[in-house]
Amino acid sequence: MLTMDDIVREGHPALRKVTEEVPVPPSEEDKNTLKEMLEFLQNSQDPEMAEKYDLRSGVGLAAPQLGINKRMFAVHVTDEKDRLYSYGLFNPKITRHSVEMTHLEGGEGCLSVDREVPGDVPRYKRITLEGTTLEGEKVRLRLRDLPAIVFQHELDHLNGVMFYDRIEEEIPETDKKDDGAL
Ligand SMILES: O=C(O)C[C@@H](Cc1ccccc1)[C@H](O)SCc1ccccc1
Ligand code: NI
Repeated sequence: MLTMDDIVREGHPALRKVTEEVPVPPSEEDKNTLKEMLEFLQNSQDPEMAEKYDLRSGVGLAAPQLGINKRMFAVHVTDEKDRLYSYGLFNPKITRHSVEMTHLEGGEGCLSVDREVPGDVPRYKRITLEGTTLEGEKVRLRLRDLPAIVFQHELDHLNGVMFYDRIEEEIPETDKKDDGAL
């Protein structure tokens, strides 16, 4: 099983690479790796497993965070209506997105970043994302709010982008308007 020791930290070159498409149908090796990534997320959200193996809770994990230069990530997140989005995806891409933006209240974190980085990370509020599942099926997902934020965070990892790259400069107090926070 994967643990925090398998996750590379900021400064590792793998986190700044634009990753390579995965040949589909995916190989057994790639499927097993992606299954392990999904299992890591499930374990990290299980209090007993997280304590036993010292796992940081995660809702997403991308291959570059394991030093693997492949376009694949896992997401295991529940939305505000308690709907579970649990996917291992190969070659994901955003095909449509809203003009409307959102951000995670309190900012974002990253399993590859061992420090707090304050600031709003602007994300599309709604996205349509396509990819290939662990079962080798093409899938089109329409996502909004937290699940959409998570998928965008993971897709950024496949393009060598870290969440703090997107944090905008502070707006002077007098110019602030309602910021549409989630
Ligand atoms: O490092 C990663 O990619 C996993 C991140 C993904 C993530 C962070 C912030 C916003 C969206 C996605 C970890 O899941 S950080 C821990 C976490 C847990 C619950 C909600 C948000 C972040
Ligand atoms: Ni991250």
